[in-house]
Amino acid sequence: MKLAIGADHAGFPLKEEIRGYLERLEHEVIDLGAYNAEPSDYADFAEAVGRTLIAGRAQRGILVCGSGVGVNVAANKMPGIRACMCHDTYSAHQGVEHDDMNVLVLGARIIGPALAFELVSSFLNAHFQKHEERFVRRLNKVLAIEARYMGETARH
Ligand SMILES: O=C[C@H](O)[C@H](O)[C@H](O)COP(=O)(O)O
Repeated sequence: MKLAIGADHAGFPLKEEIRGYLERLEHEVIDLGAYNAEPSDYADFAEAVGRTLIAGRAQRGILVCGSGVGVNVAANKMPGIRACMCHDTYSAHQGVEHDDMNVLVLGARIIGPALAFELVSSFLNAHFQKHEERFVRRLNKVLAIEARYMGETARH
């Protein structure tokens, strides 16, 4: 599978471990940084991964920051991106099967490489169950919300 991966400085060490894991499994990996642990901003990497999926250059993405929250929030601002932080294997595959999640988000300050590899494996081996009418109906409602509120913003 063609995969886009990205992380800020806090996610960098785990992203490196994940890249190695994916390459051992012979996936095609587009590594969008960070390329070192110098302080950086999670939004830049979330956007880079999202842009790569939107352009069709990768089928799925993996994003890592310290908690997972920042990249999760940022990636979901982009149309067509369905990113979710999953630190349990059930959500990592069910999120794809039921919700067509296309970006797996991990928190490098929360989990270690062994669990991360299991989560990535669950995510990559799962497929959206498009023959299930209820999942398609719900996804279409999500896409309709995205289209309805494009360009608007919540006030504090
Ligand atoms: O949600 C945000 C992420 O967890 C960041 O990785 C985190 O805020 C980075 O923290 P710091 O700049 O203190 O290393």
